[in-house]
Amino acid sequence: MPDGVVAPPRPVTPSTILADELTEICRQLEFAADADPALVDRLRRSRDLAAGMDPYLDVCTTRESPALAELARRTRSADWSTSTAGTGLEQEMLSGHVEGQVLKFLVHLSGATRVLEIGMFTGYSALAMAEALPENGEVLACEMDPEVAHFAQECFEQSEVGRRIAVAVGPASETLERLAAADRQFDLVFIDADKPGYTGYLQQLLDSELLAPGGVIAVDNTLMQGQPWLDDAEVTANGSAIAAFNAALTYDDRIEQVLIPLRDGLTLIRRVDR
Ligand SMILES: C[S@@+](CC[C@H](N)C(=O)[O-])C[C@H]1O[C@@H](n2cnc3c(N)ncnc32)[C@H](O)[C@@H]1O
Repeated sequence: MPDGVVAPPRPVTPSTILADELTEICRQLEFAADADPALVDRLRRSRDLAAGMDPYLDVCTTRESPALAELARRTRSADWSTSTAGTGLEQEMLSGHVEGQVLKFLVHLSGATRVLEIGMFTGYSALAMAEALPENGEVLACEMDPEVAHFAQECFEQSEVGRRIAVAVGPASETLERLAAADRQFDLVFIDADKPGYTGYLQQLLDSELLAPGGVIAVDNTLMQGQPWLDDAEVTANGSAIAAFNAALTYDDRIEQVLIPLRDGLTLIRRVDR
């Protein structure tokens, strides 16, 4: 990739991976002399069905604010491969337009004033949720990596509602322990950090008073690129962590949950035992 040219995001959701696969199969079939033209046509239609969905969701969803657009632009322009920030950071981590609008909607619907985010990255979802809060509302965003936290804070400073976001730098499990000890409570919690940590974060929330009565927990990447249900997929540590997390939810009588196939999967959880 020449200097200054930013690579487009990789496909990291089941629908974009499917669209990518179908595009490649169609491309190969176009060179196959003996391919059945009717079958190629059906494949093209399947490709268009898969590839067209996300752009259509984008145009049908309320536009993001200029501050969110600028934060997304800065995130895409940064070269994460040479960043001295924590290893494994990449532009694909950013939740983005449609999921950001869903999170804003959740804040409005739930009437939340106290939001906890576990895994902030460059701050797209934190800023989206802050935009939906009332003037006295707050997002407390946990982020392990000090450099990416600094990047996010610079973006928050340039936005109108950035003052509603407080950042806690360090391992989220330790931050949660401190918050629980300080009797803090949250109406909405968004979990989007290290996938092997998900089960622990949920237990910390359910074993403490951190989740306010009637509170909602939203959990990102619960489809994990299809790994939990694809037998032949190369299952990564994240894939098995999400498969175990999803399975554990179905046995937990304290909660009710629904997995929404938005991007890489968004699970909504509420307590039913209190
Ligand atoms: C998927 S990104 C978050 C994306 C963000 N919510 C958004 O929508 O743009 C995950 C973030 O979690 C952070 N993270 C990973 N492990 C963590 C931990 N143990 N405690 C706190 N943050 C962690 C990573 O540094 C990364 O920035």
